[in-house]
Amino acid sequence: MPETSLIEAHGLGRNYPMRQGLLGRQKDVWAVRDVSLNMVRGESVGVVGESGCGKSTLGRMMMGLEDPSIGSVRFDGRDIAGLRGAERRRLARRMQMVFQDPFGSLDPRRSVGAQIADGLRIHKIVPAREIADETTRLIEQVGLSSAAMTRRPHEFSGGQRQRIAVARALATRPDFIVADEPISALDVSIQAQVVNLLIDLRRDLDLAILFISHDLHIVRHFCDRIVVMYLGRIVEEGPAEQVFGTPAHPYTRALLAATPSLHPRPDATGDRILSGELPSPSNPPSGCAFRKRCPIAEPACAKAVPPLEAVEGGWRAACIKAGPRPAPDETKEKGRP
Ligand SMILES: Nc1ncnc2c1ncn2[C@@H]1O[C@H](COP(=O)(O)OP(=O)(O)OP(=O)(O)O)[C@@H](O)[C@H]1O
Repeated sequence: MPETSLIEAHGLGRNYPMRQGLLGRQKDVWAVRDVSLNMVRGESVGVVGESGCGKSTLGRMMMGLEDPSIGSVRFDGRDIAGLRGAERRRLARRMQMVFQDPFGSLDPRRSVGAQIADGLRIHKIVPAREIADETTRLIEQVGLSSAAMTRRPHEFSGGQRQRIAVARALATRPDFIVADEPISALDVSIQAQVVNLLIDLRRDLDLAILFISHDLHIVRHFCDRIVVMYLGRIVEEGPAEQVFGTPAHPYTRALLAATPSLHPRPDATGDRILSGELPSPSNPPSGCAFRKRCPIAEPACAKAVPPLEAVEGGWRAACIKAGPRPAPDETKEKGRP
């Protein structure tokens, strides 16, 4: 029997009013459009795509930090939009966010221990007499020593601060974490350490993690499932092996072609690195929003937005020409007399 979803986003859209030029008309611009996405406990889903494609907006809506303009998010079967008061607080305990800049999310004037203890106290996770011990346990769980408790955030390196932010998120014993570019502000040498910490925590605590990142290597290393976004919409979604191994959408192939060490054989498959600018979300092309940069576009692509359709099992792509591309060697084999 399929596992029940922990979190289900259905038909999510978010628009913002934007003025066209200095004196222009105000127009609604869709940052996210028609996104449906389910996650089960313990699952890690990576969201990738160029800057401005709606990754963070999607993450904030999944967390309930931003209301969708359309669509809904259900957590454990309940629509999060309708929750208020104590119910809302109970939900907030179970969902936590880790941001790109741990310095920005930590209070520079308060000790690390006090900031981690906040969540324990507010949500009454442990009795008051156990807060100090539980704070120590959390600090140690993220690989820091208990001596960190009394120090303030500026006394730590970037990687250590991100560990502190993770400890603070874990304090409320969440089931779901949105990690929005959690390592992109860190030195390359310590990025892997923080990702490995998240991998261990996910396994040990059965956490569902929505991992938003520009870094395809890290996403491949970390995530079970990948969501590729382009101009607010999901263009491909599926298990990491399939999306990275035989990408079905030309945009995914172009993203991978820009990361040669992840792309099987870019020259042989004829995939090109992305050319042209990302269109403005205020004026997207008709039909498929990717068509003006797409090497295989045809006139039909201008007619309608392609639906996200199954390529195989739980793997979906939004392209009228989608399909897993055979490995180049296989093509040669088949072409032989
Ligand atoms: N509060 C807001 N008001 C107006 N426009 C917004 C707001 N938040 C996001 N947008 C717009 O929505 C679109 C998506 O933004 P979002 O930050 O979700 O993208 P992103 O993929 O996370 O980008 P990045 O990788 O640069 O963080 C962008 O065009 C952005 O300008």
